Amino acid sequence: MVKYLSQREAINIDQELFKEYMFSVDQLMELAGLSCASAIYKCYPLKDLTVNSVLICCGPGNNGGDGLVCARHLKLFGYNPIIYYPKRTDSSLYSNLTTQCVGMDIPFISKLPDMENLNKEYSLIVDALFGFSFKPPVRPEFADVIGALLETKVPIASVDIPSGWDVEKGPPDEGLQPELLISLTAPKQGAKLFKGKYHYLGGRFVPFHMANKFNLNLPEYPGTECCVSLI
Ligand SMILES: NC(=O)C1=CN([C@@H]2O[C@H](COP(=O)(O)OP(=O)(O)OC[C@H]3O[C@@H](n4cnc5c(N)ncnc54)[C@H](O)[C@@H]3O)[C@@H](O)[C@H]2O)[C@@H](O)CC1
Ligand SMILES: [K+]
Repeated sequence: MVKYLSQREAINIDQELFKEYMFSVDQLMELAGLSCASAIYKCYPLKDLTVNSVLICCGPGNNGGDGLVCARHLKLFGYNPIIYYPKRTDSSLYSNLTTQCVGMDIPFISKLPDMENLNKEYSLIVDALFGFSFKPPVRPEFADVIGALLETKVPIASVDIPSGWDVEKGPPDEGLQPELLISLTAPKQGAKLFKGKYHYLGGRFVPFHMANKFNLNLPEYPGTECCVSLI
C-alpha cells in the first residue's frame, strides 16, 4: 500500500525536491495543479454538469498556488473557473500566477456568493486553502470561507488535504467532508480518515530514487496520466 506521510515527512520530501533535486516551486506547482484539474475532469466531466462554473478558493501558501494553476487548466479544459483569493502573498510566484489567470479571463471575486447563489450557480468548489503546513485551529480571518464550505451543498474537491484537517489526525469535530481528495506526492496520514467518493494521487514528479529512499510505495500511474485513483 502507498505510504501515508506524517507532516514532518511531507516537509522533508518537499525540502529535498527543492534543495537536492533543484526543482523550482513553480515547476512542481504546475504539475500539482495540472493533476488536480485532470482528476476533476475525471470525476466531474463537463458533459455531466448542469452549470460549468467552478469556484476555486485559494489560501495564502503553496496550496493556494496549486489552486491558481488548477484554475488555469480547468479553463483550458472548458470549465468556467472563478477564483476567491482573499489573502494574497506578495511574491512574484503568486503575482505571476494571478496575472496568468487574469489574462485568461478568469474572474477573481472579492466576496463569496451568498449560500443560495453558491448552491445554484456552481457545480464544484475547489478547496485550495491550506495544505501540509497547516496548523490547527483555523485563524478567524478564514472562518467565513471555511464556514461556507461546511454549509454548502456543492461538492468539494480538496487539494492535498481537506482544509482545516490536522495533517496527521484528520478532521476536527465539524470538519470539511470533500467528495474528491487529490493527494499530492503521497497521501498524508490524515487522509486515512477520508470518507469521500473519490481519492486521487497527483504530483507525478517524484524521482524514483527519492520514492525508494522514503519508502513511498507509489502506485503505478497509468500510461502518461498525471493522476491515479487510490480508491
Ligand atoms: N511536494 C511538494 O511537496 C509540493 C507541494 N505543493 C503544495 O504546497 C502545499 C504546502 O504549501 P505551504 O508549505 O506553502 O503551506 P500551505 O499552503 O499548506 O499553508 C501555509 C499557509 O497557510 C497559513 N496557515 C497555516 N495554518 C493556518 C491556520 N491555522 N489558519 C490560517 N492560516 C494558516 C500560513 O500562514 C501560510 O500562509 C502542499 O500541501 C501542496 O498543496 C505543490 O505546490 C508542489 C509540490
Ligand atoms: K486544501
